[in-house]
Amino acid sequence: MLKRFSLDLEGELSHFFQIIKDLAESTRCIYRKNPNLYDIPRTLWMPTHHAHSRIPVVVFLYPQSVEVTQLHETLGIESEIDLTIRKLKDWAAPRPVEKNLLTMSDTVYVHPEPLGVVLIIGAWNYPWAVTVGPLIGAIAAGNAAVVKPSEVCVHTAKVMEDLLPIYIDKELYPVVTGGVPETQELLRQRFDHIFYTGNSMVGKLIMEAAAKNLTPVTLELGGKSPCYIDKNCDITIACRRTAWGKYTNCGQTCIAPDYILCEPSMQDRIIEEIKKALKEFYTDNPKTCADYGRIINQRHFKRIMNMLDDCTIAAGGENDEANCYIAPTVLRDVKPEAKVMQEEIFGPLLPIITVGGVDEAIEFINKGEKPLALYVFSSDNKVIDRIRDETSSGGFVANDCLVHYSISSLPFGGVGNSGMGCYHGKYSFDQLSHLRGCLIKKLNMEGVNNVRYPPHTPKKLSWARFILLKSSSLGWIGRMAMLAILVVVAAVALQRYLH
Ligand SMILES: NC(=O)c1ccc[n+]([C@@H]2O[C@H](COP(=O)([O-])OP(=O)(O)OC[C@H]3O[C@@H](n4cnc5c(N)ncnc54)[C@H](O)[C@@H]3O)[C@@H](O)[C@H]2O)c1
Ligand SMILES: CC(C)=CCC/C(C)=C/CC/C(C)=C/C=O
Repeated sequence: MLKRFSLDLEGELSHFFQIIKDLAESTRCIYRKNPNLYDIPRTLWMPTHHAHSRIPVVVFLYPQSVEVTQLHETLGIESEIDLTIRKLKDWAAPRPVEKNLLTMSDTVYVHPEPLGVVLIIGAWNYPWAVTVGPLIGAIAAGNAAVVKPSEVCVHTAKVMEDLLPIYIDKELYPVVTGGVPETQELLRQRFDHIFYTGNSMVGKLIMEAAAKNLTPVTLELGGKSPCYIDKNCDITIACRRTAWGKYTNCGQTCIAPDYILCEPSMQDRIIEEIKKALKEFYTDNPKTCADYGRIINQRHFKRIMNMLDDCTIAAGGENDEANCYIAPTVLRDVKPEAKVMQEEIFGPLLPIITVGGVDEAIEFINKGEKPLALYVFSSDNKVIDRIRDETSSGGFVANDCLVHYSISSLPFGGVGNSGMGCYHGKYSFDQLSHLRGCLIKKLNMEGVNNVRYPPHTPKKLSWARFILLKSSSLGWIGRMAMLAILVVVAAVALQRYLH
């Protein structure tokens, strides 16, 4: 607590930077030696020793290539750390604010201060991004933090537990591993903030536990993110971008487009274009393609396969339970009542639902919970603006998918059922700080205060009304002139009072 003033936070963040660089380097080394590692279940991590370094590094063996892992996960963390180190002094500095006439000669500012101890509960799908991502903000804001990686990515959790203490202060940033009972035990403790990433159902339990101590929460949840493809757009490009957004990490991405909405006449064309993109990205056999992933475990494999029961497969559908493999799959003419439309898919199934046009698409979207992301492909700005203005979602992207995640100057977070609070860049710093409003007065100019002291009179009230309500429209010069008048009035009042 209050570490910002006593420790070298930039140094702490630089150590952190080193972990991420070592992780990236170790994937490169290992993958070069074992180019077929993609068939090892995702997120198998093993601590080892880098041959050319005294720093213990880890081998992380994804079922997909090193390039995919770095592009989708570690690059984003590197850029967040780099930005935070560069901007921390500015973010942590007092922020002067506008004053009113009564406080014209005072010092008024926002002073960000640490909250205390933050509990960070991560999810498994991008285990480093959603766990150390918030930790970067927690450290920068001067907090201590307890880090609880997801037990579902069992190997990553182990590596995090082994590695983090080597690089950063283990007293201030301990890692606690374990499953639901351990998380529940943590939730019985009192924290100053809880930062949770995961599904909305557990999000409610987190909020309930936090409420007992009035602990504020950030909930980074999920949901069904719609993707409307308008008839007025380049369908080839729209489908390539949508296919990338959907099948990256096998659809196990919080902001993946969950389903497509389009007019009936476009459905066949969209299916053909997505098939073309899939062939280009993952070859004719995605199962042997190093850039296509696997489902995290068999429980999720079964959950996803179950959704196919009442659907028509237009592409893909091949699967292999033993290897947690589900091919990139497109579903046609999906009914809103179908199983696949009842919950977030979080897997490589892409349902197409036909609607009469943009009005019906908006109506459909608004019937559901507010999603984490909303995508629209159109060459018509009016369509883009209408969908943005007549719906609500955590983030909104026109003519692409996922990329808003990579812009640190945008707040990343949900709304309604997809979460509360936001992070990335300065938003992480602010989210995990208390923005303390400060007013520093001097003990002179007491006469100015007469308008607020008893005995209250109509004249004093009309002065107060003018000072507090009207003076803001005077502009800087006007306000300075008013201040001068007030000082004179106050001096006269004070003279009268003293004699
Ligand atoms: N908004 C985002 O940034 C973001 C990022 C990643 C994932 N997600 C969402 O997360 C979901 C997938 O993650 P998940 O929920 O399967 O992850 P998960 O199963 O790893 O659970 C997340 C965390 O919650 C804890 N947990 C689970 N059950 C609990 C309980 N009953 N009580 C207390 N703690 C409990 C786990 O220990 C874990 O650390 C999807 O909905 C996805 O959209 C959101
Ligand atoms: C490579 C670019 C431009 C963006 C990365 C997009 C991506 C894969 C985002 C995933 C973000 C994330 C941690 C989602 C959580 O589920």
